[in-house]
Amino acid sequence: MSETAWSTVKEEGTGAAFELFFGYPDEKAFASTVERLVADRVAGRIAAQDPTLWGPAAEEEAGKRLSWVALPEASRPLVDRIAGLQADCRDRGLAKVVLCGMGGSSLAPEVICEAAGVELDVLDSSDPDFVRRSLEDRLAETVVVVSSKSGGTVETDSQRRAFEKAFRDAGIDPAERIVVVTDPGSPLEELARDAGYQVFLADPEVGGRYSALTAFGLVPSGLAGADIAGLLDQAATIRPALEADSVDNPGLRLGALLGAAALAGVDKVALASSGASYAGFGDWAEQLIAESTGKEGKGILPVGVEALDAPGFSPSTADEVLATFGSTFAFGPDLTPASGWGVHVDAPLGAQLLLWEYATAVAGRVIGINPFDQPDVESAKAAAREMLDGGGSEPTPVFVDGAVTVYASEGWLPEGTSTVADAVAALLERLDPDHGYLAVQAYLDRHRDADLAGTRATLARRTGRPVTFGWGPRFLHSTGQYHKGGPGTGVYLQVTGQPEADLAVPDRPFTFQEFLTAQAVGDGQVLAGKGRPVLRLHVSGPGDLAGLRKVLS
Ligand SMILES: O=P(O)(O)OC[C@H]1O[C@H](O)[C@H](O)[C@@H](O)[C@@H]1O
Repeated sequence: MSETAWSTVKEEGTGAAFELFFGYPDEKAFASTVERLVADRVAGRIAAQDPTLWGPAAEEEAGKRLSWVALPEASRPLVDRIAGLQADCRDRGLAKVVLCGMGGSSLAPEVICEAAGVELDVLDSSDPDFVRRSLEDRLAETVVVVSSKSGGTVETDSQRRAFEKAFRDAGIDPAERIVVVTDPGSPLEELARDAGYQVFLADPEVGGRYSALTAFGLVPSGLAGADIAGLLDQAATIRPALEADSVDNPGLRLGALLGAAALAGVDKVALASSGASYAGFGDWAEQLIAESTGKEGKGILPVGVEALDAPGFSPSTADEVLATFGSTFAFGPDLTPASGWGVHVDAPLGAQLLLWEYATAVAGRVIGINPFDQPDVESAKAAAREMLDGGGSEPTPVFVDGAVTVYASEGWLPEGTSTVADAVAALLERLDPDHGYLAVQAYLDRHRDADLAGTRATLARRTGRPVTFGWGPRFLHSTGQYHKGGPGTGVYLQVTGQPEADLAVPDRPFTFQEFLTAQAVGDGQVLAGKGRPVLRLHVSGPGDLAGLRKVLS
């Protein structure tokens, strides 16, 4: 256990007061990283959108990915337009807002609405039961935001098709109910214009995971009733501090801490709320950190945990930075990072969003990667497409144990294994005791099957290693990049199932369940192709999950 020394930076006053605490075992490594960043004028250069900060190979991409720095002001004109649309929806009795979108197109509005205490139905799934429930709940009073930067994400396209059909079947004109957020010139923009949908175009020079303060974050949140002008104010208030080439710059210090820790082998960051009104912030930060840093065999693995006393946080492992966000500084004798590295950020949500974006860009420079691309996400999409086109080979199960059919990648499951319990034990055996992590990936209905997420904590306690839990296909657009592009230290436990009823994707040659299964199999194949151990447990029906939960505890 390393001793932790703490330092703080804080700014009081109106608006976005913030206070950060930085903990490190080795003051020199941290301080010299901060000083070098100040000497290189990194903060001012990010603010000036200098694309050369991440090396020549990243320059082209960075050249069209830095407009997020100016969003607290640049997004102002959206506020009135969104307020107008919200008033119009209210007048028409449209009280329910559904958001169809994945990754950067849904994680920010989800946390913004959580913080504001307003309802937003985030449909970020291809699970047929999940989709159907969203379609069937208060359709008569529903407005749907379809968000996709590229305009080509298959989940979002399928969800849009399902809603268009549901509206038509109910005698409702989809043009009165669908609002589209996309980049200029995307195929979705063209489709939306032809269909007569209201369109919000976002700034194409902002990548998906940095787009919280663009139309992607603001349109669904504002429509649902969140105070988006206030959110922009919070971000605007912290902006000068983030742009200052100073050792007290909170974004520079946070990025330096994450980067210096990773270079010292502490390459995971466990994230927990500590008195935050936006506990789901970890899910947003997870995509930002994992997709930005997890590539070329490097990266920082975000590990979202349930609470400060959750296994993996208390106690923690020697390769984790402990990060808390919210109003309460909770570190002390009862909560100390085993690695010696910790950070606490107390700031309003709008300030948190911009702060972590800066910090992630800074950490990218420290660890030497391009924080703006996601080179390994496409491979899983291609494998899923191949499966759906009939070109991919159907996997053969290794064995069946009761309600569970078991599949495994080659080369690690001992011959003769015949029970789920033994297969899980064999997978956990493969965990490297110093750097390994387990990723549980559940391709199920994250509302109906929410209890399964409890296996994260039980498996973390059982293994004493960092364990992440992700819902498929949601995590594919978030931590999926890190799993495939980051260090090869993970083992993967996929859970798939049978839906209560499948659902056709209108005018496509596949159903939602076929698509969901292709996504799980495709991603598993890509991971296996990289030599990572993958175990897939396919459960016959939702009712059989309870049994599986026991085996996983
Ligand atoms: O907004 P879209 O173009 O539909 O993209 C949604 C998501 O797709 C991919 O998975 C990317 O890796 C993510 O960064 C992105 O947020």
